[in-house]
Amino acid sequence: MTVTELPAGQAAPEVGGTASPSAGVVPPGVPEHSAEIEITGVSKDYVTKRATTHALSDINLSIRKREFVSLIGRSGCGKTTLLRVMAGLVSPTSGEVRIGGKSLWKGNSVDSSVVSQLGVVFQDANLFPWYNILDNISLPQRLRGVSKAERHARARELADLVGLGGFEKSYPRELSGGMRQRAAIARALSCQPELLLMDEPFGALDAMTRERMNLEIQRIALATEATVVFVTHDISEAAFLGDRVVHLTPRPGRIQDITTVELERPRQIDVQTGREFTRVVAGLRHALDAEE
Ligand SMILES: Nc1ncnc2c1ncn2[C@@H]1O[C@H](COP(=O)(O)OP(=O)(O)OP(=O)(O)O)[C@@H](O)[C@H]1O
Repeated sequence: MTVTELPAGQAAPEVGGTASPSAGVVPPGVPEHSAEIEITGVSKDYVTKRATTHALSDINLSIRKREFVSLIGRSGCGKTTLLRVMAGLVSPTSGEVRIGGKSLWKGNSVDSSVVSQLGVVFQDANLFPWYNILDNISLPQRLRGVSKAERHARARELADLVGLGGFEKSYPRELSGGMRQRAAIARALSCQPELLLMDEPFGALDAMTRERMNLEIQRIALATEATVVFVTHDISEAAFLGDRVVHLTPRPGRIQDITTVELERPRQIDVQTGREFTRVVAGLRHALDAEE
């Protein structure tokens, strides 16, 4: 596999996406090889009457517990497909996804005990308009038969965690886009997932709200100790949030390079004017431009 050359000083790309455990930022106290997610040889073909699309080809990626991994790449490179394969929503044509040491896919069906460790957030908050925020946040627990008192207590904690304290009785139509997205994040966290999968969750928000949400999601990830995989089109967002940034290239979707972001947490917005951030963003931009 060809790997984009990155400017001098840029973290070495991990050839073929075989992410070596030592290449990323390991949070303090986490053993280097405690991999939360192991993706091995994953390919995905979408077959329709008209055509077969090779959406993913031979994806190999190892993600550690509590790591924050950003996925970037041009439109159609397979980011959403990869996230959906990890979420148990799209079955891979070949390869394996292991989460917490257990295989997610058994042929075309998923292991529900593995799926129960996951929380998923999409670009659209997808809240139920006829439920208030408390009921929306606690819906996954309701579906699992958790008592009303218990699930509402947990939903109140989560509403506070995502900055929606005081809005528990509001309905989605009464909230701003950023607030609705916070509610969607709280709902994804309601079953205490070890792994949070986010597909352009802030894509529909204005620039200032998005910046604030970036700080929020970092805070929430640190507070909940969740492992996060975050799809975005935005290079700066990917670099600000990620311990590593995985760059996919299209047709078929492959890992082109992986960049480590050597910035301590919690990161403040002003890291974006610093040397490490500028280096990472310039390297990613160069890699994306080299695709043309
Ligand atoms: N259900 C489907 N059936 C057929 N082809 C599909 C399907 N879903 C995605 N594809 C194709 O697979 C490829 C990867 O799509 P995917 O949505 O994963 O890319 P992406 O990187 O997330 O794109 P974007 O950034 O535009 O959201 C594209 O060529 C797309 O047309």
